[in-house]
Amino acid sequence: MSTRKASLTEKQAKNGTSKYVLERCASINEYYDIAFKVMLLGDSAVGKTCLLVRFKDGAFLGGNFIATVGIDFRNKVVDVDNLKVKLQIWDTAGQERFRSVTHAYYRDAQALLLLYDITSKPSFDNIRAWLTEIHEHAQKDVVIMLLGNKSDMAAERVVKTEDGEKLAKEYGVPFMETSAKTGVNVDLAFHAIGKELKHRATQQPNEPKFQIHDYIESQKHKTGCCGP
Ligand SMILES: Nc1nc2c(ncn2[C@@H]2O[C@H](COP(=O)(O)OP(=O)(O)OP(=O)(O)O)[C@@H](O)[C@H]2O)c(=O)[nH]1
Repeated sequence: MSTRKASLTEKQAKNGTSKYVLERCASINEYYDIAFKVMLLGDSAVGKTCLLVRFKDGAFLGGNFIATVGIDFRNKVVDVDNLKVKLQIWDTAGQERFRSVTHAYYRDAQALLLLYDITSKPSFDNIRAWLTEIHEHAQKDVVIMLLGNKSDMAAERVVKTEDGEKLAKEYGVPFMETSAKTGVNVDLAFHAIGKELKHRATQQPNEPKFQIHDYIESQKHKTGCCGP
């Protein structure tokens, strides 16, 4: 068992969602048409593991925080325009001391979800450093999305939505606020990434380019997403 797998299982066991290993084995044989590697990045405790568990299992890892050790992945197949798109999602350790381990995984990732915590100014301020690191280690055409997580914690908010939007605009990346606790925007974030990657991989020359920003905006309005 890898160090990271043990860590994720440990997190889930502690929070009563320990069916992880069985589910993971079952999902290995799940049918798909096309697969992509997606990585979750951001400071320690911003909610990367919780976001992944919410998307994969629809559950929230509340309780004591257990930091991720190293790296591990989980698969989820999503339907995109009648195609089965497998997202292989890598959950990385946010702590500085694991940075050299995670760098090695950047290069073949097709998409990166970069998280900060809306209740932590340092985690937001570090986003520029993360983006510099990404530009050093990731593929030039990698899809990047900025996520302000823990949007349910309105009373503790220290990073305004507009500041997240402004930063994302400056770097030309899509942005949304998510909550791994309530599930707000979690599916939308991964589906938008799946759609963008699928379109990039299968697009015909005469087809209009998929506009991820427009897609996110239209879906947000449809689901009335943006409350906590
Ligand atoms: N209220 C609230 N708490 C959250 C949310 N997401 C994560 N948390 C909590 O924040 C803490 C850190 O979550 P993790 O998912 O373990 O953080 P991480 O980014 O994976 O941290 P590292 O493994 O150290 O990189 C835990 O106590 C979670 O319960 C959220 O959306 N809302």
